[in-house]
Amino acid sequence: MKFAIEVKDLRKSFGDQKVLGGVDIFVPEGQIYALLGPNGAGKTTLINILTTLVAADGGSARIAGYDVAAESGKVKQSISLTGQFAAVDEMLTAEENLRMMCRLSGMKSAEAKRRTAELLQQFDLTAAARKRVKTYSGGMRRRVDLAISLVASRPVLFLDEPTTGLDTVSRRALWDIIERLKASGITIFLTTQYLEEADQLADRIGVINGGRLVAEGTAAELKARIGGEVIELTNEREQWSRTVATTGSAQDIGRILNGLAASLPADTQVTIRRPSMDDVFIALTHQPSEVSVS
Ligand SMILES: Nc1ncnc2c1ncn2[C@@H]1O[C@H](COP(=O)(O)OP(=O)(O)OP(=O)(O)O)[C@@H](O)[C@H]1O
Repeated sequence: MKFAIEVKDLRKSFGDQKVLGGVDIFVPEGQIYALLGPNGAGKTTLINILTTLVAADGGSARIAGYDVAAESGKVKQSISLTGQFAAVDEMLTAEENLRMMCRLSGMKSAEAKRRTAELLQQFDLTAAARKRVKTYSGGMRRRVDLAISLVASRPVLFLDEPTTGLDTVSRRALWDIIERLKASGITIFLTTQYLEEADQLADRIGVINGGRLVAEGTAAELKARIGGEVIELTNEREQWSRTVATTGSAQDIGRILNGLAASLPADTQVTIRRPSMDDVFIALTHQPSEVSVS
């Protein structure tokens, strides 16, 4: 199996604050990897190292086979990064922005026109192509950012929290685009605070907390890690809910419910369900409040 991203024992501190404490990640070509973690977990620092913007203190990373420290020029030619390299001029239209970026990247006029039309279509921007970017919604603006970063076709795409701050409809529209990019063969590394996003898009998910990968696997593997069914207790009158992990066996569920029965108000609702990504994240990081389930 060929890896587009290979990260080995990557370490980084800022002063005496350890931000990455030895991270290992391997992403096969053509897959989507989601790095999931709360604010301050080290996600952006990792992306910055992998995209050559920041130097690591120790360990190594290779992108498309090139070492980020020793071959940073080759790495830059192999990647797109959304948000950071994108230079959107709000006074110009999406079409003008894209045409300009195509010309700046060395395309002749006819090719720039063709590539611009292709990107406008790929990112569902054709209808608004001739409106100034400053009139766009957050979701459209994010799509322009993404389109600009993909002017030159590169094999590896980094997306740092691509849908943070977007409403549900715009988020889903961006997910469709990300899935289409994957279908075109691009390897995608994205960071997110949204469990649902990782669940929906990623082939593999790494959960990062305090600069360490606390778990890694497919969504199904991560869910399996916390065991069997979850008992969810909700009391709408008293406005609380809590979940209790079980092994999934009838004995275990029965024992837990028997133990709780005497102490619960009679109008408490009990549901037994498969664990969600949310349960997994809470179990792994003990930081439920910092991550949203969109
Ligand atoms: N250049 C820097 N100098 C000093 N500290 C930094 C620097 N960059 C990041 N940090 C610190 O490193 C920690 C991890 O930050 P990082 O931005 O990587 O986290 P994150 O997981 O991306 O969080 P967020 O979701 O908020 O972007 C934070 O405590 C941050 O304050």
